[in-house]
Amino acid sequence: MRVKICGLTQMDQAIAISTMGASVLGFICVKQSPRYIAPETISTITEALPPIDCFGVFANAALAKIQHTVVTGKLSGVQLHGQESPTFCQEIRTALPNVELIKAMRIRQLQDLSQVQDYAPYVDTFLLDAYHPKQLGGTGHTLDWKALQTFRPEKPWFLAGGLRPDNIKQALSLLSPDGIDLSSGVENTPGDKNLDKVAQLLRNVKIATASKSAK
Ligand SMILES: O=C(O)c1ccccc1N[C@@H]1O[C@H](COP(=O)(O)O)[C@@H](O)[C@H]1O
Repeated sequence: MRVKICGLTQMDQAIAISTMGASVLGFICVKQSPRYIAPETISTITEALPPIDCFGVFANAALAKIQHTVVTGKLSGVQLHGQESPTFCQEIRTALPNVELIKAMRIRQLQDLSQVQDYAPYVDTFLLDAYHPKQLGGTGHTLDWKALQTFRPEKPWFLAGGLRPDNIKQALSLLSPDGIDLSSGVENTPGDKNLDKVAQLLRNVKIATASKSAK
């Protein structure tokens, strides 16, 4: 189970979270977000980290901007969180062949899940987040976990959207994603992570996965 902690803006917190047991860190490259971080600042953080996957999160950004941020920020992955088309994903795949590509799908209704098959040939991983009419992400809104129980994509997938230390056990009792992704559920204010909440989250993930494998 991969655990992605997203929306980092502070180096000391990024270092602490990467040594606590998270497997992926996310940096928000969307200027409208209160968690936005510039490519040069990402670079000062990623250079100081122990080996860990580091993703840039983009929404409807141009290919050149994504390429520049990946190279400058020394990122291992790209998360596309907007309305990027399958063709655009194919272009990213060609331009950045060694970078893991996550396509986030913001799910408004169950039928939205059928889109994943159009993206599957071009992406490595899917991420499901809750739809919000005014915010692209980091909303704190949860998905209907029960309704996702039949979701079986042909690529690995992350569950996101409103996950917190106190609801992660319930989410993982209903679903078996390959990874989970949290932002607002483990922070004090946008971009300021709460390390006690991250520790509690990681403990609860261990408990949830151990109880599943015992069944
Ligand atoms: O966090 C943001 O500000 C953000 C902005 C634009 C696109 C995506 C963003 N974050 C993503 O939102 C989800 C879930 O967040 P939360 O746990 O519900 O707060 C996560 O995938 C982030 O990568």
